[in-house]
Amino acid sequence: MKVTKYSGNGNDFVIFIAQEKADRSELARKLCHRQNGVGADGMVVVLPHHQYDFEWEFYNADGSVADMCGNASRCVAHFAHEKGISKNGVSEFLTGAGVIRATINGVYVVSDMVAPKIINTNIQEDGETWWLIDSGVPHLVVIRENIEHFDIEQARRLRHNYNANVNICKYENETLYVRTYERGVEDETLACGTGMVACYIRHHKEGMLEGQVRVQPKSGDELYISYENGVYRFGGKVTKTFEAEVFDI
Ligand SMILES: N[C@H](CCC[C@H](N)C(=O)O)C(=O)O
Repeated sequence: MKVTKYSGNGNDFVIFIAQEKADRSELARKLCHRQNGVGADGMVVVLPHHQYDFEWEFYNADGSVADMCGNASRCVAHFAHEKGISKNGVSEFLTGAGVIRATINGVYVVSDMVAPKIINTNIQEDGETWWLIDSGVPHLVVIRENIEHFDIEQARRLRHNYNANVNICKYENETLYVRTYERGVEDETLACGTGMVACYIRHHKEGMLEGQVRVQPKSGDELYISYENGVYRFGGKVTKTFEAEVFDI
């Protein structure tokens, strides 16, 4: 089978086209395996759809299904545009969280995110106040003065207790710095789009920022998030790293 590898600022994905929906959890585990497979944080399957350019299946590296993935939405929008599945610089596709509209301008892709749900703004854990925000998938968010150290054991515990991704973040010098422990990868990733958006939303709701903001994930790449006319937009460069024929896996 032919697969295409993309990186969304360090959050990486294996993408391929299929004709039928299926349970591809085992395939995702194999393809995403860093030694025995292609290696990725997630897998995206592009399927035909009668109304939208396509529909997707998204799997985390551990084979679990997730409704949405911000970085994968930007990568798959570029993939679909390159393959002629979508046209005119726009990809509109169906995800588990709803319809995503992404605009492609060279390698810079901007996804219009689904309307978020703020589930809880007063979760007390280890003396800190966390928010639980669903920005397509659930995210715990805490704001800290210093995010140099990321307590992965604490993140893992919270991930399991709340079945959510876990984010620490700070807004400094007009840049939102975000680190994310990702559900389904079960470790910190170099970038997490819905996590960055969830961190933007908490800062925005608390009046700590507004408009278009530069966001920097663990990878150090530069992305931008804005809130315009009731829509959170998430943009950044995508990288098509290679296409390959997968034989035995
Ligand atoms: N691991 C997430 C899905 C991928 C989210 C992330 N890669 C992004 O860019 O939004 C979850 O299971 O909720």
